[in-house]
Amino acid sequence: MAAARAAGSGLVLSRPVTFVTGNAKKLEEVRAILGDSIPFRSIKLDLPELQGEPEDISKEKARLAAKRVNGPVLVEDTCLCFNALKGLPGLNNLLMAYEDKSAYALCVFSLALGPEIEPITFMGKTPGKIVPPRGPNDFGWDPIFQPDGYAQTYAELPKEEKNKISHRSRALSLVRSHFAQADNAPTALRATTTNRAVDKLSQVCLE
Ligand SMILES: O=c1[nH]c(=O)c2ncn([C@@H]3O[C@H](COP(=O)(O)OP(=O)(O)OP(=O)(O)O)[C@@H](O)[C@H]3O)c2[nH]1
Ligand SMILES: [Mg+2]
Repeated sequence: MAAARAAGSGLVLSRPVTFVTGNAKKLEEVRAILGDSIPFRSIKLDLPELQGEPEDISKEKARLAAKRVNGPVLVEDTCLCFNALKGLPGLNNLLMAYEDKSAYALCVFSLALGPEIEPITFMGKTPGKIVPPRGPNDFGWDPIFQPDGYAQTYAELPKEEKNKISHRSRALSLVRSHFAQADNAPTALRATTTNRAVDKLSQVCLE
């Protein structure tokens, strides 16, 4: 791919964004959702599982990943948060004691354009409730999460349906818009590197 000089920043990106994940199911969904809208490659790196607020964790993970890759990276963290536990991610069993089974799936992507560039975060949230498990058991907590407005759990929904309404697709639609707002589109790489975007610590949440 030809090198792209980013508008305003002077940064030249010579390769596609690297999506850093060790989770094959995530990667499968990200590929299905993004199609070829954003050129990316993916690698698995052993990064520490950090503690803290979702946005801080995600940014720190992006900083670490960008150092290791020495280039532009995208990272993702996801959690299932229980309203009865004030949004804490938690064990399903704990929730048995509470009347309120409402929850939300939260997905935070961070994009770091390089090791020295402050990451930008994008959040997607899908509200729902915790139910006894239904559907195939091949991805985390999909069988126990039933999104609002649906009679099926994430696991029971056809993949294309989940990918239309999921926390992950909502966050990725923000990532995509960010790339699309590029000066001099169509190169996706260029889109991420305006000073405006980098200077402003934009944190966006799509519900
Ligand atoms: O039912 C699910 N539907 C989803 O849509 C989903 N997305 C993530 N997860 C699970 O949540 C845990 C923390 O995720 P996580 O963000 O820390 O990921 P990870 O550590 O597996 O990968 P990564 O950090 O290398 O990208 C892991 O057990 C993931 O399998 C999901 N479960
Ligand atoms: Mg992880």
